[in-house]
Amino acid sequence: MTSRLIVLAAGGTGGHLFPAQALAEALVRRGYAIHLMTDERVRDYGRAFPALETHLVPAATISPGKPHLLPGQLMRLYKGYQTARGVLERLKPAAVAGFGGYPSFPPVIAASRLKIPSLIHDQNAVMGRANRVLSRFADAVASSFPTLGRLPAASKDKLRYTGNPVRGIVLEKQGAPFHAAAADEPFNLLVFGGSQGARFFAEFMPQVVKLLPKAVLRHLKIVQQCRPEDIERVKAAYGTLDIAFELASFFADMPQRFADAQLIVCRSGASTIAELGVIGRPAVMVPLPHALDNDQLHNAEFFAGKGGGWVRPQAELEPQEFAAFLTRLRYQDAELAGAARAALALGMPDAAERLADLVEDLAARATMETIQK
Ligand SMILES: CC(=O)N[C@H]1[C@@H](OP(=O)(O)OP(=O)(O)OC[C@H]2O[C@@H](n3ccc(=O)[nH]c3=O)[C@H](O)[C@@H]2O)O[C@H](CO)[C@@H](O)[C@@H]1O
Repeated sequence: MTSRLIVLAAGGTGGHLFPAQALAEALVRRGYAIHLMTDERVRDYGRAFPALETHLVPAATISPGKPHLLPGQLMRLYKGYQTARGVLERLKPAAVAGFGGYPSFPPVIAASRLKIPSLIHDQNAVMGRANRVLSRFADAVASSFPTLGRLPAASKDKLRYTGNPVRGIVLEKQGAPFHAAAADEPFNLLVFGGSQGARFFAEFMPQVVKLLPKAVLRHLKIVQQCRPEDIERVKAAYGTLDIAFELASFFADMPQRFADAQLIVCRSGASTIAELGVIGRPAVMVPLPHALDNDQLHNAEFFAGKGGGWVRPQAELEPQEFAAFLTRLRYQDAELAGAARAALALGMPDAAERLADLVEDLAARATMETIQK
């Protein structure tokens, strides 16, 4: 009889934890108990995670440019391996699923050593460093996009396209009807970075908004996520303009904010892209620059390439030009509605179920092999 316990392992930011949470929700519905292995940031982003227990695993991000830090980082990862191995030996889960980030490293390696079936899920269009290494140890590699860049050749046969799972609160807004605002109707602009916010928007957007024509400002409502240290500054800047606005460092009801928006200006982290698709909203994406694998640029190019929005690299942005761009879009109801439709066509609302199927297949296959031995 297969154990009804699954261990999920993920780095502690929203980008890794939210897809893991979505899989956990699907597996709990199928009668499994979930244990989570992650890091301290789970306190911020893991509050709604349906885990029976959360295990903090020592881990370290390997920084290739700083070789002097390597011995300490490897020591920490080894400690993480010992912790993860101890927990897995005790729990004997049916399978382990890793979602990337270095905290998923020790549990997936330990699972492979203990011959517990494992899979890794990559959220981005190009594979992250931790997952590239782990792909050699895991039994399956699940991808969020139809193709997965930088997947090691040796792991190509393990690839399964599942999509990037989104949480239940996102599915509740799946395909929410898009209302293109006429010139005299309220226009909701949502601006946000990733799970941790983006300082760039706090600096750039107030400069843009003050250049917008009065006719646009009159009907504009901006909902903007700002890092805690930026909120007062942005509030003061918007306060001098006659516009409706709402600022917060984290909107817990983000799916509702998506549904209300006519246009979204955002980074292009993987969950952001997945949610834009499931809810179906047009976005102007400003990928996080200087990322090691440039994952956000690839995510955004895929989404924009299918008509869901526009990619605007941060280095090329200039307030006057961006204000003119937003002003033009503001009145292009048909273009915005078309982009909303194209976005929706990219959504994978059943990604969590597909991934849950894969977990169950792996677990069942391992049980069959044990019985046959
Ligand atoms: C800086 C960084 O390392 N970013 C990476 C991180 O993104 P990051 O952790 O920023 O995550 P994503 O963009 O993938 O997701 C952001 C999530 O936060 C939610 N949200 C955001 C703001 C808010 O106020 N409320 C709220 O709920 C969004 O709805 C979404 O679910 O992991 C992603 C997945 O590996 C990568 O693609 C990103 O490159």
